[in-house]
Amino acid sequence: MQSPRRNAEGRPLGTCDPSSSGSPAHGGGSRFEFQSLLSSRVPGADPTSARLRASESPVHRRGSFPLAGAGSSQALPPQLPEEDRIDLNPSFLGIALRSLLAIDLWLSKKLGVCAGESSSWGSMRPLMKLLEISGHGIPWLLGTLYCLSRSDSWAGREVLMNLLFALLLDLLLVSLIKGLVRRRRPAHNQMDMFFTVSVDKYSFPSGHTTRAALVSRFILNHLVLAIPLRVLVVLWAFILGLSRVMLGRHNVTDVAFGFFLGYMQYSIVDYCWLSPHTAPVLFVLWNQP
Ligand SMILES: CC(C)=CCC/C(C)=C/COP(=O)(O)O
Repeated sequence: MQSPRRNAEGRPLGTCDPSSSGSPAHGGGSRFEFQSLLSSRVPGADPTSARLRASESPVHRRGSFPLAGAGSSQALPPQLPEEDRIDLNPSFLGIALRSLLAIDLWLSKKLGVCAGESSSWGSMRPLMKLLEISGHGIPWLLGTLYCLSRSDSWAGREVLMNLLFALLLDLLLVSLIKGLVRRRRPAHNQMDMFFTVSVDKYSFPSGHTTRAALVSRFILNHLVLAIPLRVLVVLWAFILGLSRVMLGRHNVTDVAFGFFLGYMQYSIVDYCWLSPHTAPVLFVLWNQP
């Protein structure tokens, strides 16, 4: 293992002087880089005044980007290499993401009006849970398998085979992303969902929403439906997504990304469309007595 890099006083970078105000866990060791950025970019700025400005900034006051050592008498170490300074610059993107996250949490809490029986729209909870079942993976998988077993036309079988592929792809991708991102469900959620697997303790992205977007796009492209029914399919997907936030199961961004992912998943399914020509083995196997 590499030994940690040290500052001019021999203290490892990323640790704090006890007199400083930043926490190493929050990047307390970044102060020198930030200060040298200020002093090198603001004309006429000296390190002391740069330190003062940093400690006065609203970012620092909120504590979301602590700049340890502000106001301490600690001597500045020699300038660090360029790449280190760029890494620790409080970027516009970082601040924008933090703000988006704060808005997301605030809005999701506001919209979580069916999160419990005692919530403001608590009486709507049973209806929302019914919608939840309409977008659950189990009924969709079982329903597709049942229809496949009953289908007696090649065209019908082809469409159903692809729907099955789409549902499985969706489960795989959502589990993978949930496992990677590991975002906790909102604190106000009651974990009383019908049949969940281990990754379903995570909320990003909403699996019900990806399925709703995927299935509705699939249906609109492969079933001949009257206009009112087509509108109903789109409404179902939209309300199902909204109901995830109202039930307190998800944050708004989980659902927004869910719509995007489900929409894109359909494009993948369409691109890899299974047919007796492209996947003859599958179709022959399915038709074995
Ligand atoms: C195990 C199977 C076949 C489906 C799980 C369905 C499920 C519980 C998904 C979680 O959805 P949200 O991410 O929208 O809460």
